[in-house]
Amino acid sequence: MIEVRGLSVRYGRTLAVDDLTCTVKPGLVTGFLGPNGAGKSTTMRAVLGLEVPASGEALVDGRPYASLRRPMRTMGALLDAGAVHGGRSARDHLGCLARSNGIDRARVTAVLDQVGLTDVAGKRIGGFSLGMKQRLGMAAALLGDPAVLMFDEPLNGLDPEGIRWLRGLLRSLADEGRTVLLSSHLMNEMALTADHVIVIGRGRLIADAAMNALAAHFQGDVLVRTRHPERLTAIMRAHGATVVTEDDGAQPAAQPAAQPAAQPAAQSGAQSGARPAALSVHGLDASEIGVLALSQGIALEELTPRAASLEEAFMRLTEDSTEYRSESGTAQKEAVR
Ligand SMILES: Nc1ncnc2c1ncn2[C@@H]1O[C@H](COP(=O)(O)OP(=O)(O)OP(=O)(O)O)[C@@H](O)[C@H]1O
Repeated sequence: MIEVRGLSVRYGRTLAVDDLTCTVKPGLVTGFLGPNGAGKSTTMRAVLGLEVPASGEALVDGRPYASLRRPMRTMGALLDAGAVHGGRSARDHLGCLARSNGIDRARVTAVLDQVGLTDVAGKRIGGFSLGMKQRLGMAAALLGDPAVLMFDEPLNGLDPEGIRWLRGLLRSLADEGRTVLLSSHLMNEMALTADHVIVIGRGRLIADAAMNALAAHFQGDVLVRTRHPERLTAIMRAHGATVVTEDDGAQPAAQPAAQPAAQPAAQSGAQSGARPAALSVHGLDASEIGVLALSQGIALEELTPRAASLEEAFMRLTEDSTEYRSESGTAQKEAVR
């Protein structure tokens, strides 16, 4: 388990982590999300004792990382895949780590196999791609067979096969009861990988929730297709819905005042020959829309609940806390707090 309690980390005038409290539990893959500069890497560095907090603390299995007697056996971490000696082979690199941490050399062979680097174990790391270096970093983190694992942006540099492989590895590690924390910018990938998410912005906690709960909280809309968009829009709005016409080539829905709700279809602008109009509806669920349409004798040609993607949920959660945002096509850094 990783516990972060009231953690604040300051770089000069920049408060990189601001009174952050969260717990990363065993048996789950936990995604650590946040826009650029949110403080994810700084938090991870603080967990490893590489930053001195201005206040608060970060504990690994109840103790500061620096006080662990055999740290690699308690927690494995990958912060920067490039921070390796390029002149060594993968096997030598892991061998040195194993020797200096009192870890059985047999683990080197085991973790090389686990990350799929056995065939290139004798090659110089300097010739490795970023994806191969990520795998080597994973191997180093796994070397001590630790119960807690933490990876900063491990998906960077992995191809689709590598991403699928990593997803499987993280799942199996969590299923073994380990604590698994990973940061990533790839929100929709995180939706496939993580059971739980911790979202931060400007160093502060924004959300700490099960992935399912986050998706449910940010409910999507319902897509409705009908040849009677005006009447249906009017009745749905009268029941509190927000209705937007989707621009997919069909005619737009008119304002609700344009047609009395109960007019027969023949007199109410029914688009009998045209393609059905597509309406995006918030505020009513699919069954409520179906009942309303039936009560008005309106035929529906499609009624599809659409879940909000994690990407959309993330954008909505963090829209007030992005450090970098695009203005007039230029990425600008906002004033330091
Ligand atoms: N060594 C440093 N010196 C000064 N400021 C720093 C330093 N490291 C990070 N910062 C600042 O601290 C804040 C948090 O940065 P951090 O790298 O932790 O964010 P992040 O969420 O990991 O971002 P990214 O996803 O872009 O890596 C940012 O404002 C960053 O500019």
